Amino acid sequence: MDNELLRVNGLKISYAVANAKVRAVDDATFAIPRGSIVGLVGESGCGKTTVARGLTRVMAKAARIDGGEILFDGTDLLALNETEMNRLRWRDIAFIPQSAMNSLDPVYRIEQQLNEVLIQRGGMSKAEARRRSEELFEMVGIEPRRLRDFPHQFSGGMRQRVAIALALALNPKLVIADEPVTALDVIVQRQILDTLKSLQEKLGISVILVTHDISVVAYVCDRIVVMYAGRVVESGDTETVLTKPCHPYTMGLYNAFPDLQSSAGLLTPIEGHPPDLRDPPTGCRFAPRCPFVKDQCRSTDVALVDVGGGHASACLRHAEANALRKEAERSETWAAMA
Ligand SMILES: Nc1ncnc2c1ncn2[C@@H]1O[C@H](COP(=O)(O)OP(=O)(O)OP(=O)(O)O)[C@@H](O)[C@H]1O
Repeated sequence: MDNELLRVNGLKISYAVANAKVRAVDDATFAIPRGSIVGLVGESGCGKTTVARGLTRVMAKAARIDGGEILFDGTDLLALNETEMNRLRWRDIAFIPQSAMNSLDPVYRIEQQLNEVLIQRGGMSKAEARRRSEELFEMVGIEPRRLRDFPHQFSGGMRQRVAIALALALNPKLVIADEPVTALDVIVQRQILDTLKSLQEKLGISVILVTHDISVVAYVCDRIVVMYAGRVVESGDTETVLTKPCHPYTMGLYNAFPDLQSSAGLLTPIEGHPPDLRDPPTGCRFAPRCPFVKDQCRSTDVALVDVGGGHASACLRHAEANALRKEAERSETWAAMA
């Protein structure tokens, strides 16, 4: 569709580990509309980073894309050779890795790191790169005189701003930010998210925000894609998904995180752990932790289905979602699974 910048269809990514295969991403399907900020959310180990890196095709050595499509602006990225793919990185798709420290080299001044992208990849002259660097620093709210500083001279929040400036250097259409605010305190988190959101709107770009924290998605994202054990279990516009979740995992996740904007209420954890992806359970992968599980859930592979208005869920009981949601609001419902 025209208003989609990115469409991921049936993406499968695995890691080869000693004598086994970890299917970290299994049949993931979702879309990123143009000019939107989309949260990719789920517990640690559910495959978010693997998807995010898969989109750029910069992956760990042991990782392999086993199937699916990644349609970016109409082009299937999986059909491109490495040279073609490399041309797209930074210019069209920019990736901000998990810790801003990882994207910044501690031994080089920030100016040099920006120059590397602007001059070597962007073909700018030194003077043009200087002007663009100053402009980028102003955009992310840092005084341009600090361009000559080293990464360690910045606070965690400022380093994250530098990482955003670096990602925006060549005007990409899509920025993928992996846990951009995780290590920061709540006030700084909000400031960084506000900056990211206002730049996304001003520049009209799309952002994929990878996070384990559903309150970060609630605060800043237009749409949400919820992953569990390598699969997309729910997706849709943020307000609909968070006020009317159809998948019990989303219901549980929402109970488990404090609101970014108010002081923490009573939090209810989801008992248990995600499954071992070397040997995932048959049927719905959330079934072992789900308070609403039926026998059928353990044996039926549940597909993601549209439940209306672009809201999709992979729960056999989605038609009963209203009643399940009421149950899910009670902490006793989840405590019974302990
Ligand atoms: N380099 C690797 N080699 C083998 N397995 C890996 C590798 N990286 C990740 N995995 C496995 O793939 C699965 C998905 O991991 P991934 O890092 O994508 O999840 P995540 O949701 O991003 O979690 P986190 O927020 O902790 O990074 C996990 O089971 C993880 O152990």
